[in-house]
Amino acid sequence: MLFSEHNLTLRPARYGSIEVICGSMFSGKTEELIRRLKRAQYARLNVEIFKPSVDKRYDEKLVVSHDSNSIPSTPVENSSAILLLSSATQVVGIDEAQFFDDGLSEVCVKLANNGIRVIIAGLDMDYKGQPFGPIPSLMAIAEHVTKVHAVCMQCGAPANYSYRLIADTQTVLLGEKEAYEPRCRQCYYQLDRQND
Ligand SMILES: Nc1ncnc2c1ncn2[C@@H]1O[C@H](COP(=O)(O)OP(=O)(O)O)[C@@H](O)[C@H]1O
Ligand SMILES: Cc1cn([C@H]2C[C@H](O)[C@@H](COP(=O)(O)O)O2)c(=O)[nH]c1=O
Ligand SMILES: [Zn+2]
Repeated sequence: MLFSEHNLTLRPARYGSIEVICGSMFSGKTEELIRRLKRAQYARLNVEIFKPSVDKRYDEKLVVSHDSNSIPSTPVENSSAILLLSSATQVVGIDEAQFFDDGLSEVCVKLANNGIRVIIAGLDMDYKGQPFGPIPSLMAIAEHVTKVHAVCMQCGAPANYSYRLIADTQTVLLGEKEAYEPRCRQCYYQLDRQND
């Protein structure tokens, strides 16, 4: 079945589910997460939003998109804290999930099995084009996976890679446009364009 929030509202409330929103940097993951969470708040559902405390780029306690949309959140050190803080919740949102430990999948399964709608946003690939943290496992166990795309900064095509502009080989390197640009496959791998 295609993803539709309409189908979610048709479910009996005792069933939870896992949704993953993934893609490159600047692809609109956070905007889509905020959109789904605000709609849940309009429906008067009890919503809790978490992000890893390591991500302090825009604001310590807000989830903020590159377009300055925001929603209050709770920064947490690890995935087990999400379980502890979600007991009275109907919808759980998690941003920057690539930075969480591998226990995040088990936490999300427990939440969903307890009837909670879990919505996760995160990078599916790191700057090397490799699967990033717990996101690939979460994609495997999720009911719904939405892959969003940025615009390639080199050619304007849909972009699914995050190209690192600075010479630093650590996997985790917080940053914005000074450090990364979204690119399509051709531009990321600098493939030959002569057959275009
Ligand atoms: N190259 C780009 N492609 C698409 N959006 C971009 C680009 N550069 C900046 N943006 C901005 O980023 C916003 C998406 O931000 P956000 O939801 O925070 O993305 P993500 O969480 O995937 O990094 C877009 O609405 C747009 O305003
Ligand atoms: C590709 C890549 C990214 N990061 C960092 C850079 C940003 O701080 C976040 C991603 O933020 P966004 O909301 O998806 O734009 O992750 C990193 O640490 N390592 C990487 O390889
Ligand atoms: Zn391109």
